[in-house]
Amino acid sequence: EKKCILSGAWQNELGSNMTIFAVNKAGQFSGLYLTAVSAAKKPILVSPINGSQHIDSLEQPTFGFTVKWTFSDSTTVFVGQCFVDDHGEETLQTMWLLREKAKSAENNWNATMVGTNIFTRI
Ligand SMILES: CC(=O)N1C(=O)N[C@@H]2[C@H](CCCCC(=O)O)SC[C@@H]21
Repeated sequence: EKKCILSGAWQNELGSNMTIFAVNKAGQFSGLYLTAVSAAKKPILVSPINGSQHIDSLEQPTFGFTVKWTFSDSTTVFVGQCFVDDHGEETLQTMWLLREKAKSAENNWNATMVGTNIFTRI
């Protein structure tokens, strides 16, 4: 039985932390993201998370969420799946797209970065 509800506190290998609040009956959730790294010129601040996970079959569900950064004009979307090992330890395997604000349409081509990321519970 590898159920996984995303509510709680998580940390990734960069040292970024996120807290996911209650997951409702539709699988929707909100939360807070504190990144450990940023390309922005301003000090890093906590930023809101909004997303949803599958809860129909809570077995190792997939999910997605958006972080609208409060200290830069960029946005990141994360998509991934929660894996549960034989000891009940949960791991979030994710990929993300970070969209920075391009100065013009000509600069659109290199305004999106992609990465992979693993979160574990703190
Ligand atoms: C999970 C992961 O890899 N990342 C993480 O935890 N923080 C960085 C980026 C933070 C962007 C901050 C806003 C900005 O610089 O414009 S989102 C993907 C990456």
